[in-house]
Amino acid sequence: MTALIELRGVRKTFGGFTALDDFSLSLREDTASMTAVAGESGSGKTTLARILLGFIQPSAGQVIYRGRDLTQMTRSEKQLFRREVQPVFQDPFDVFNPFYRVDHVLETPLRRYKLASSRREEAAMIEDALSRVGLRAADTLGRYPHELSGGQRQRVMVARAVLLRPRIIVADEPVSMVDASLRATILDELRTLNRDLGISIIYITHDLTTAFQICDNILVLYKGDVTEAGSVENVIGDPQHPYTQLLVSSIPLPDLSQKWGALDITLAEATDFTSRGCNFAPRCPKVMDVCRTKAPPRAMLDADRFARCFLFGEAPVLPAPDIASVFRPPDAVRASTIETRPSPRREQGS
Ligand SMILES: Nc1ncnc2c1ncn2[C@@H]1O[C@H](COP(=O)(O)OP(=O)(O)OP(=O)(O)O)[C@@H](O)[C@H]1O
Repeated sequence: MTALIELRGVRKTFGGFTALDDFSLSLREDTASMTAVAGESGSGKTTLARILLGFIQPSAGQVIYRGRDLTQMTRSEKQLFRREVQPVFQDPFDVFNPFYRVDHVLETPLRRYKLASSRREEAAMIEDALSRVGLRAADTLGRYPHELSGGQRQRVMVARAVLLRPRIIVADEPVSMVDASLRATILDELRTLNRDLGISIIYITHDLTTAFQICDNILVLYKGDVTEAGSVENVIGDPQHPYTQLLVSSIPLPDLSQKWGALDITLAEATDFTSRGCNFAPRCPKVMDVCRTKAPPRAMLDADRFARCFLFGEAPVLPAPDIASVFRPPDAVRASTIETRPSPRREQGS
């Protein structure tokens, strides 16, 4: 397997604080995947996104793109990386210059990377990118950012990313500022881009329901450490790590006849914890003495999932550091969209 991007043993510290630790992940060159990164606030999701995008450098470990370490790249290699790995941020308003029409945000990258040979081709490319995210050029171009809705602005940002023909989009909470009615549509468009244009998507979110609906695989972060990873069916549909169980039990249920929090996770009292032990030990309802003193193993619960926990002492340990070694290849058969995929809480029958 050739990796398109690879994080090897990445750690990021801010002062004495570790935001991401011992993190290894690869995305394949030959398959466009959709991977969710979930976890509560402060778990390290955005730190991971910024490292993937090359915005910040890891304190230890390497980021390798197309076989080249980011820190060793030539100018042209770096330019290719910048074009092929595109961000979509939470609040698109921050990215727009209020004094320019939205055309500017679409034309500038095309010109910077010399992707169009004429103004006519440039216009056609912009029109195509806008239509891929459900916008009509006639309704969008010529307007100022404040004249668009939040959902339209976010779609323009996705169109901008698409224009550059990226291989990877790192979408950090891309719909959290968008009206609920539009969220599903925008996420479905991301999934379509993944399928039709072969773009791998890293979807960073607090929201396990949408992660379940659009992604193939997921990794769950807690205090900078991956607690559980694997296919969304396993990790969200049948969570095994006490932290993932807590997250899944917190998904609000649309059906009022079902009880919220049916998994009955009672948090242990917070206590001091040693950095050598499990990060979740102070909150874990199933904490054991060993959890406070030793780092838990990455226990392989089945072929496509591991949980970093002492509860599964009998299970074999993940043989390689690469988290993606438990990821299920994106399945072309799973052609369902957000509207047709079920809710995760319903699937696990709670
Ligand atoms: N530049 C920085 N300086 C100091 N600490 C930082 C910096 N960036 C992030 N952190 C800390 O690292 C931890 C992880 O932050 P990060 O933004 O990655 O979390 P997150 O999971 O994305 O949270 P949220 O969902 O709230 O955005 C937090 O405790 C945060 O305070």
